[in-house]
Amino acid sequence: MAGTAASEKGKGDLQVFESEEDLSVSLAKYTADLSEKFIQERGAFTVVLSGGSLIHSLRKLLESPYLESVDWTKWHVSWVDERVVPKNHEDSNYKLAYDGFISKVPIPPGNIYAINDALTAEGAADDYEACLKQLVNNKVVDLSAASGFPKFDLMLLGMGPDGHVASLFPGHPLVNENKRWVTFIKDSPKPPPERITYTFPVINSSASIALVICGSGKADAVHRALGNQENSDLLPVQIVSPEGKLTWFLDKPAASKL
Ligand SMILES: O=C(O)[C@H](O)[C@@H](O)[C@H](O)[C@H](O)COP(=O)(O)O
Repeated sequence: MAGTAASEKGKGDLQVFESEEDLSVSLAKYTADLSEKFIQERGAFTVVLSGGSLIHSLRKLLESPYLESVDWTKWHVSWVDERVVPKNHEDSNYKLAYDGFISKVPIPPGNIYAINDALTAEGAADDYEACLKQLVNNKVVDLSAASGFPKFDLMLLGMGPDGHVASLFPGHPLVNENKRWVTFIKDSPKPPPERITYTFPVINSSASIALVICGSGKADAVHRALGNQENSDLLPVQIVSPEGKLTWFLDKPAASKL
């Protein structure tokens, strides 16, 4: 089970699990509880997914009691980042989430916001931002009074071994983007190279963020983010600092250098 501790220096709540299996059990309860809270408060639940291993870690939500108890019809799902490939391509984050999660729950198809895969990276980012503006205008997605950027109810973020989140990579100028809601990258160090991504002002306006990180390959970046040494070059994961609540879900190997 989890060793739970509030981490120092306002870095959020840190939860370390014996295994990825235990982590996925807790992540399901956390997500279902937030779903209930936000649907009660605002009649909708706006969820942002990343790609990668996160989707597998959401599997317990597909089981009892959550499969029946979650009001899936109120979910609105978008992606924090997406690869600019056709939706049926093996590299598509939409395909990964659709095959492993979305196709197994009754979220209305109109509430799933995939990118327009007929466009260039630049065009797809503009189009996704326009879609997000419409969701804000329709009051499906809140607008943060503090930042003026969209405020999602929950972002479920993974982290790469280099400390990247979304498609915001260490040392890349996109990390500093502070005007756009959605932007694009054509030289991603992690393949495929062309992607779109929410920007940090959007990520950091969220009401809640779960950083879901498993495996020893992530231990160095976790140590750099949560350890005590000062470092002037912040990894993207260290820039994650939501208006609301940040919760780290780590398995033991990912937390092994703390
Ligand atoms: O498109 C992507 O690559 C993902 O959206 C990305 O942001 C992911 O969350 C991290 O790279 C971690 O991926 P893993 O959990 O598979 O390491």
